[in-house]
Amino acid sequence: MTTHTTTKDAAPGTPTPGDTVLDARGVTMRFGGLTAVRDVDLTVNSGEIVGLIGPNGAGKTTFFNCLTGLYIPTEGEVRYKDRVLPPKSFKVTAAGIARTFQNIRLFSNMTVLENVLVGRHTRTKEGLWSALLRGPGFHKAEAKSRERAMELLEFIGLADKAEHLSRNLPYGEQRKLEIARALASEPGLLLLDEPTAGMNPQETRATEELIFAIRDMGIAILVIEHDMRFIMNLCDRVAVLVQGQKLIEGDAATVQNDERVIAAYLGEPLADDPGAEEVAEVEAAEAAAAAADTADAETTAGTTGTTGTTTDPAPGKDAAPGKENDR
Ligand SMILES: Nc1ncnc2c1ncn2[C@@H]1O[C@H](COP(=O)(O)OP(=O)(O)OP(=O)(O)O)[C@@H](O)[C@H]1O
Repeated sequence: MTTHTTTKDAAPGTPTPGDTVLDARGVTMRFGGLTAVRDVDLTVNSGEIVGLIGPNGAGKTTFFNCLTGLYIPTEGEVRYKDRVLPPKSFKVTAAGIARTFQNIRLFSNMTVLENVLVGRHTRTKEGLWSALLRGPGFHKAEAKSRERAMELLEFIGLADKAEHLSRNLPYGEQRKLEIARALASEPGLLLLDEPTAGMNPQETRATEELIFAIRDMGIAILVIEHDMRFIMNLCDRVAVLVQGQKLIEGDAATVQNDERVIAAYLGEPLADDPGAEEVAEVEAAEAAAAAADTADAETTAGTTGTTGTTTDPAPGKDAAPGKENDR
């Protein structure tokens, strides 16, 4: 990889943090009765790497989906560089926000280079007819795209594998390729959803360097991660979501030392087990129903002509509907 910066400090020449790139206000996302994200405000400034953490099911990916047009928030507004974002993901990409997904989404039968070229489509002006007729405009644009795609592959250290099928890359390189594809749309803000998931420590370290280098290119970054060491080392600011709400936001030290964050991650009911509350409710309801059944049976057995107590069934809990189209 041809990256140089390995620290939080931006390289000389990088825009200083200041201008707000992303401004999400009061974002709420409901799925039927479930509020996955509730009234979340978040800004990302130029030159910044911001982390979004929280236990499983806290609403992080849903929030990302609200930022990128995959979901239209039930309430709230998302602005990118002062403009309200259109509610369509390809328009959001064209506006300047790119993302990667939790699960790898490469075109496995396409080459490494072709995968990056796919990411350039929002930046090429050549239309369908031009592509079909393969006129001079098309060839020029194609050559330019290939050149840029190769630059990006050079940047992430995969130039020598440009012609390999993406499915033949090792896992860590596939994740890097996803980042290159996202960069191909020339974003001003890059959203990374668990970029180190499944990586070994060396790959994680390399990803950290890569993200610093992307920041040094002038791209602001918002990253979801579960790896605390990675996120605390990487980010200028960290926001913590718990049960859809922003619990706290601050620098790494502030967040790490916050008791509520410690509780959310280290053994209190929320830690790694956000469904515990629901499980406890269901168990209590089942126990109540069983107790009522026993009482019923005893009443029926012990008395004649007396109607048994009717017990409401366990309070119906709407199962959270399945995830939509980002997984
Ligand atoms: N399309 C959907 N329809 C219904 N419920 C959804 C949908 N997407 C997410 N949810 C629910 O919203 C809540 C938040 O999920 P989300 O995936 O955003 O959490 P997360 O913080 O990204 O979790 P993880 O760290 O496990 O990826 C969960 O209860 C989830 O089941």
